[in-house]
Amino acid sequence: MAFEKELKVAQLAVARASILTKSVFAEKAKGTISKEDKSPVTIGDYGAQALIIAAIKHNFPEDEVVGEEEASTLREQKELSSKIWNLVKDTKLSDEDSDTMLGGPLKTEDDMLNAIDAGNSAGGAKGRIWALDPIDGTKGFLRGGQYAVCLALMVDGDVKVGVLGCPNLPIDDSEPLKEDMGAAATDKEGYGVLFSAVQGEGARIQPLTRGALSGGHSISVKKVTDVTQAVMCESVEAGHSSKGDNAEIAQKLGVTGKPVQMDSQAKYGSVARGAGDIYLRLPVRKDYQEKIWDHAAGDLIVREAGGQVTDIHGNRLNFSIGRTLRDNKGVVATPANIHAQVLKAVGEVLSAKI
Ligand SMILES: Nc1ncnc2c1ncn2[C@@H]1O[C@H](COP(=O)(O)OS(=O)(=O)O)[C@@H](OP(=O)(O)O)[C@H]1O
Ligand SMILES: [Mg+2]
Ligand SMILES: [Mg+2]
Ligand SMILES: [Mg+2]
Repeated sequence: MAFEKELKVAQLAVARASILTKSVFAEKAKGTISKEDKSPVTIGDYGAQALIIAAIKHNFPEDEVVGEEEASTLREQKELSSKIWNLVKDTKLSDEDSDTMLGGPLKTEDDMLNAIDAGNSAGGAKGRIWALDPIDGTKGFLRGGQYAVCLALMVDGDVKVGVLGCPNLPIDDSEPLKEDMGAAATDKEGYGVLFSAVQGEGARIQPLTRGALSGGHSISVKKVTDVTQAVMCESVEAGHSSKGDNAEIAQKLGVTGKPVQMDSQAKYGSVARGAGDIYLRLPVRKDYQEKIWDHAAGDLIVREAGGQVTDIHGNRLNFSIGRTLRDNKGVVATPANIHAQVLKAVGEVLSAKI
């Protein structure tokens, strides 16, 4: 199997970081601050980024990482930094061999800050680069909804390995999607999954446990025979995807059900396992460039599960040009057999607006 060690390290690193995010999710005080672009970041985002980058650097010291967060604010705000350090130093997998594979605990607070800052790669088309979103859907995380810990390995700009930890999704693939699964789900028996894919080798799912990872089964998108019965997934945040356009496209396709709103790449995971069918992310602002860490793992997992993922113009997402997807606008992720039909409806609705 290709990328065997990379997959194992990514799965264990995401599982370990998810333990930290779950402990923050359960607390009222999440150490939230506002970034320059006004979006929120919490001690969970910083802690998860530190743990994952430390694990990558321990195993693959030459690899680069494009990570969402950076530590400059923490170097100024000592109190916040020490709160994160208290979480990071004590977070470990219960399976000792697995924890050792990740390099064991981080040694000092300074190591933690340096690990966070090692996510500063510019990305690009050459070499081995990981894309990391330590908490995708931070607003969902704060609201008590869905969120995901997302990690992908790109080689020469092409995604080879993708892993998504979704602590608040049900283990049962056939459980119908609901919007309010979040707060009640964390650490509840039957919740928490880890999606993974390796290019050319399909997509899999397994329970997200506290220790060694084992078991799991392969997943595939649902073959939709009647598009009017498709389940659509969309963002919760109106600022991230146009709900008005989504509704018009649904109407054009004759989709009868209401879209399920959920935060984060849990939407990609849900399409990949056939719990949802259509994920549309429709641009709200002309100037917004999607970030590679918001899509790299989900894109591979859906495609390996038999889905097709493009932008609203039908182009594949291009992860090889830096930290953003500046060549693409929006996302259309569906089972392969209905992609052309959905894309046509997207085109008709959006072109009428220009
Ligand atoms: N204007 C705009 N357009 C599109 N996307 C944006 C925009 N602003 C932010 N973001 C990114 O959205 C990420 C959250 O993804 P989702 O939309 O799937 O979740 S949500 O339902 O909106 O919370 C979120 O990721 P996180 O910051 O990791 O939560 C952002 O990177
Ligand atoms: Mg994100
Ligand atoms: Mg994030
Ligand atoms: Mg963010």
